[in-house]
Amino acid sequence: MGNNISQHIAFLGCGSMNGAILTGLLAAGVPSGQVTATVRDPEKAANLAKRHGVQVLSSTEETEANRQAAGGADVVLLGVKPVGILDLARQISPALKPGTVVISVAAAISIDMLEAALPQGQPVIRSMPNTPSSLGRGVLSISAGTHATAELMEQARTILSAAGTVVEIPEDQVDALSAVSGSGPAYAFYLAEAMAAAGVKLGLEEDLAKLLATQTVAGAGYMLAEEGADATALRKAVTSPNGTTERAIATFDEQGLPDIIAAGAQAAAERAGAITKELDGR
Ligand SMILES: NC(=O)C1=CN([C@@H]2O[C@H](COP(=O)(O)OP(=O)(O)OC[C@H]3O[C@@H](n4cnc5c(N)ncnc54)[C@H](OP(=O)(O)O)[C@@H]3O)[C@@H](O)[C@H]2O)C=CC1
Ligand SMILES: O=C(O)[C@@H]1CCC=N1
Repeated sequence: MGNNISQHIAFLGCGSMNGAILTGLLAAGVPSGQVTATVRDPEKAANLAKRHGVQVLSSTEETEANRQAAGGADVVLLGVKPVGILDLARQISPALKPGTVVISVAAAISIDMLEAALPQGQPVIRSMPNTPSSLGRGVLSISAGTHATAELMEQARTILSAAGTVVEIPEDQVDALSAVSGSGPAYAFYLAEAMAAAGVKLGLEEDLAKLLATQTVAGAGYMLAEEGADATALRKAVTSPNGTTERAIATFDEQGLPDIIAAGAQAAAERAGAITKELDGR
């Protein structure tokens, strides 16, 4: 699949998120020669290069590495923390080819903010991915900037599809999507942590409790990943009438767990809005 991708892709900033997309793309068959990455720390650059067999440049504001990688790319994925994204966009601006598509995966950085930091007319796409992209199991949104034509959106869809399911959404839905799928893997891991702690409370050894919780959440995830899977139907298949699971779910409902999850997601979306306000105009 990745062999259909002919563009040269630069990953500027290659930590948890861009690193996951890079891993997913390489696993899908994108040739390593078509990929360049940058990080700041030279040791991390060397380790990433060794692990993935791709060119990884160590970059600081004083070096040319980000500009060099961006200038040689057809598609640039900006993957530094939100606070550094606009400086990075400005840093690479002189080196970008006019047709190069700049995709930002940063939370809270709007298309307007990106376009203002980049050369006039540069195609921009805002994406909100998640870390299961490393396994080709991500969910990655795309939202078009002013100069991202339908053809360029299709190109982005093809590339990002190598890392998972791509959904196109209007930009005003990104914070909500991020609160579900962007942050969502952390919620699932948090559930696994809480289940392990519950097992310990019930008297299990910690290592065993962790194993049970981890494998159970992973196994349930695999079931959900099957074609046509439905979370409600799968839950009901575990829940015998008047049995043990029914008692657990009733307790979750009585104690307001769905509301707690909704409140957490709302807090995530609101935090994205607050970060946008903090960083806009910088
Ligand atoms: N983590 C996630 O699950 C998700 C994250 N995102 C977004 O992804 C972005 C990155 O987050 P995340 O991956 O978690 O962060 P990380 O800290 O894991 O990664 C950031 C990376 O950027 C590098 N970096 C920082 N400044 C520069 C620079 N000037 N030039 C080159 N590389 C640089 C860092 O290198 P070094 O380590 O050497 O300093 C590091 O590799 C954020 O904007 C976030 O909103 C979006 C969706 C999900
Ligand atoms: O926590 C964050 O800000 C990023 C965005 C979505 C997931 N991680």
